[in-house]
Amino acid sequence: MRDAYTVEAVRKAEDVLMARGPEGALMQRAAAGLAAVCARLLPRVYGARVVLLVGSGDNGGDALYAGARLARRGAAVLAVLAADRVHEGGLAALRAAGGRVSADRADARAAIAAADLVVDGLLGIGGRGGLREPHAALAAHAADSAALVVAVDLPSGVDAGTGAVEGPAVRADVTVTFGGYKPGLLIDPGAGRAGVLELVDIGLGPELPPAHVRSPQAADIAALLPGPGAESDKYRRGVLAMASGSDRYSGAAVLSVGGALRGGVGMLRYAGQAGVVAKVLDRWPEVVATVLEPTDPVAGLPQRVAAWVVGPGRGLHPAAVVELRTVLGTGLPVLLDADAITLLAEEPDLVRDRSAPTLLTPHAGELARLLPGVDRADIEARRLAHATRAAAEFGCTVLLKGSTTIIAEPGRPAIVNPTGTPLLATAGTGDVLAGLIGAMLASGLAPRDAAVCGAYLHGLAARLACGGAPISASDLLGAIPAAFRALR
Ligand SMILES: NC(=O)C1=CN([C@@H]2O[C@H](COP(=O)(O)OP(=O)(O)OC[C@H]3O[C@@H](n4cnc5c(N)ncnc54)[C@H](O)[C@@H]3O)[C@@H](O)[C@H]2O)[C@@H](O)CC1
Ligand SMILES: Nc1ncnc2c1ncn2[C@@H]1O[C@H](COP(=O)(O)OP(=O)(O)O)[C@@H](O)[C@H]1O
Ligand SMILES: [K+]
Repeated sequence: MRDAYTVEAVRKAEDVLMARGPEGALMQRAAAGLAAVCARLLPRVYGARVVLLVGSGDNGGDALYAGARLARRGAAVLAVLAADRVHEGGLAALRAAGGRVSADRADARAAIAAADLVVDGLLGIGGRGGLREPHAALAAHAADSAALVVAVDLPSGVDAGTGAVEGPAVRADVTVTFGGYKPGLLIDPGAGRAGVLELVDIGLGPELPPAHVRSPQAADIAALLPGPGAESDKYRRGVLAMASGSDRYSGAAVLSVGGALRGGVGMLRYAGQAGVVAKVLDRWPEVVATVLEPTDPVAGLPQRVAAWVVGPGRGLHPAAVVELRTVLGTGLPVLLDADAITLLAEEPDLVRDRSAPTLLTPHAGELARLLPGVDRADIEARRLAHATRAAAEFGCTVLLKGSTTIIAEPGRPAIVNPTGTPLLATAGTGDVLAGLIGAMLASGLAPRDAAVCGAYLHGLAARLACGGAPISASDLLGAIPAAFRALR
């Protein structure tokens, strides 16, 4: 797991350690770790051209002390000062090691253009809002340069707590972060600015509270995933019921059913209109299907199942409303996606009053329907806050899709999925996800774990499907087995 902490938690832990140890010790640990990563990234430290972008706070101090270490190993280090006052000890250390200092704009621009490495020490966890001048101009020069950009603690201009980017911000190739990850390094748009993450241990661990946000790695998923054992049979592996697709949107049924089958469901019981049942059986003959009567849409719904998936391509007609109420009236785990979420916005108490496990999987537009007064752009800019709020308001698990999928549940740290990729931004991939998570729910995983495993495999499958080339939702289905294999 990658564990991320709020800025307040990091500062509190730092205060405890600083009160205990010699002055400046933490910054020295941070600077030593930062310099070591920089040295590793450079083909040769001796003679390398290094430019430090130095802001007024301790983030600039880290950069200066690290720069001094590189200068002592023979790098040509120039500190570009973005403020009148910068960390005095760091500045003295850099000068003593033979580093140069400049506050001249033209000088800075030329040096950044010619640099091998730019170290972004403009702002760390003390940054607020987008970069002001001259910080913004320096960030723009770094973006224009061919130099490798290493951010100190986090890319300047990214909000450490949320990943929000309100204006200009540094785009780093590598971010060297201290003591613990920050949520803004794991959540877009901030995550997209951070590049590869390197964590430097400065001894905060014992003083940190439980994580605010967690990001699972391959081993965490492998440990959670259910697998068939010698005792398994199709019922014990989990029977999933699906109410997805319609005669109009039959593809949603075919894709969501496919996601569940590839996800390892023991048996899949599908119910729908006659035309869509025929298409599902044509593609997936292993499905046990029921044709629902238009006059009584709930009479034929599957019984004796372990979990339900409702919604993808199902429609918003009155029969879909009756069906949704019926499924939510059971005591079974239920995943609601797409049209079911739109319907839920009209009758939110269907979930609020429910005590059985419930998982909502909205994209930003669907979540906006559930949270009156919030629009899609707000949600995309502050994904963590909105997913967390929705989970609290509905008293259930919420998986917010899109760039950085977030899984929130009341009283638990939020989870961010690390495998997502914009390759997934194509029609039908959400249907596959609903099925994949449904299979995990039917196997007995709790909604949060089911969502975490499903989202991880989904992103991994997208990356593996066509070797990074564009994919269709059908390609994604085909790559799910490879994603499972990659975790073994
Ligand atoms: N506290 C500690 O013990 C440690 C702190 N460390 C470093 O210290 C950093 C935090 O240092 P600080 O609290 O001094 O804060 P920062 O260095 O992050 O920056 C705060 C300064 O930037 C200015 N500023 C804020 N937003 C701005 C914006 N949008 N545009 C331009 N200027 C802006 C503020 O006026 C303030 O002076 C961490 O990120 C980390 O790099 C590390 O050395 C490890 C130990
Ligand atoms: N920019 C993006 N980066 C990463 N993943 C994305 C991006 N855009 C969409 N996705 C993912 O693609 C899937 C799309 O789901 P959804 O919006 O429900 O589409 P559909 O209804 O067409 O299936 C989700 O898993 C979502 O997280
Ligand atoms: K920084």
